[in-house]
Amino acid sequence: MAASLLSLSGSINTLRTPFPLKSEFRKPILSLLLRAAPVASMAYEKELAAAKKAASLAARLCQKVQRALLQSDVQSKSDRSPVTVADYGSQALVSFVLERELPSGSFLLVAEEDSGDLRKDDAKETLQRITKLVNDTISSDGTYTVSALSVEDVLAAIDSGKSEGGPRGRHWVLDPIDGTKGFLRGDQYAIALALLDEGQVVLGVLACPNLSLTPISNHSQPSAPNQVGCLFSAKVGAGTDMESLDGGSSPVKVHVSDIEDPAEASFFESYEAAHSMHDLSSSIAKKLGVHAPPVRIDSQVKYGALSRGDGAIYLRFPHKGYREKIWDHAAGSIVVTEAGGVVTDAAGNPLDFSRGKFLDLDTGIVVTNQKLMPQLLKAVRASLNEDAQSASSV
Ligand SMILES: Nc1ncnc2c1ncn2[C@@H]1O[C@H](COP(=O)(O)O)[C@@H](OP(=O)(O)O)[C@H]1O
Ligand SMILES: [Mg+2]
Ligand SMILES: [Mg+2]
Ligand SMILES: [Mg+2]
Repeated sequence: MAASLLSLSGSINTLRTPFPLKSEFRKPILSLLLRAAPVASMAYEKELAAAKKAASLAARLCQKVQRALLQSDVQSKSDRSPVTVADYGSQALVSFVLERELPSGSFLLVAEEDSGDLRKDDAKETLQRITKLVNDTISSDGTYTVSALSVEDVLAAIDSGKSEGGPRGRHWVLDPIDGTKGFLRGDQYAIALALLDEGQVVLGVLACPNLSLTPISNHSQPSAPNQVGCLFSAKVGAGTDMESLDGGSSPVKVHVSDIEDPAEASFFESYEAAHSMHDLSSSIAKKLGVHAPPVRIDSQVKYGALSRGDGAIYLRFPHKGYREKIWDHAAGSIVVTEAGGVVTDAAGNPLDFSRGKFLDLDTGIVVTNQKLMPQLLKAVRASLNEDAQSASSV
């Protein structure tokens, strides 16, 4: 009940309600609702365990494909086929695991991929490769005693992801590989899975196979191979955990950076300049007084890294006309908010995941801790105004 009324993280001033609340009533009403938090924190436990298992297995499949891609001297890195295989394989596996772990109730999934292209005649070989990968990964896990999935089973599993989302009921939200470009380069990518309940994100999992367990301060910093692979998980009202993806470490609670002085902050942005305007981020960072150069990373790994305080700010300003999808932010946003951070659009509004596949945003996405957010939003507004003025004077 409480979980569906509001996101139980952060301070009372930043809590979101689906109804307008006059400021004088805000504190007493939200305090009452927060007393229901223990109930909320017991909810979704089974779902979270299933999501962690699904994302971990999918990560195993993706790692295998990425290793083969990087070792192969035949396949050029610009060949998109390995990505396709890993994307579909990951989506099929996540849907397979969720349906088996949570057999009761209807299963709705909003996911990035669909099986349209795979059903074409020229995709037969690719489909067989995907089916083999999925079956190999299921049998390597050893917990499911099922006969091998057929190509039809795999197509059906991929197509479970045909829900459109929205404000009613429960919908899983999946990006089977977020950061496709990073995946191809051998860099960062994530398997991002979240659950929406009545339009609110109530849990999220980020499997980050190439992220080191130790903090990153710079994208290019190498880390020892045995320290790589993180799993972030967050549940409404219960905080954010991080553990190693191979299960070799126990979960630890993580928290966003508590930096208050922007001069000490560092900021994340997309590696790909086509995904976010780097010039605009630089101008915002300069206005804020940030000294450190941007840390450019692919995918929702940025949210994961921010949730454990590796950097203090994430700025995302897509070029005009781009519409953000919910699977690119649902898991990442709860991982950050449950770790004490704040995620808003450029106007300071919380992200609304209840409107279907797309996020309706004012201009961009900004993420930071609660102390830095007011200054950050001021700098964002100033830079956007300057940008608009210089565009109109051309
Ligand atoms: N022109 C664009 N502007 C903003 N985001 C874009 C984009 N083109 C693709 N993306 C999204 O950016 C995601 C990667 O985010 P990041 O820039 O943080 O690495 C992609 O996810 P996929 O890789 O799952 O397709 C894709 O959805
Ligand atoms: Mg994505
Ligand atoms: Mg993707
Ligand atoms: Mg994509």
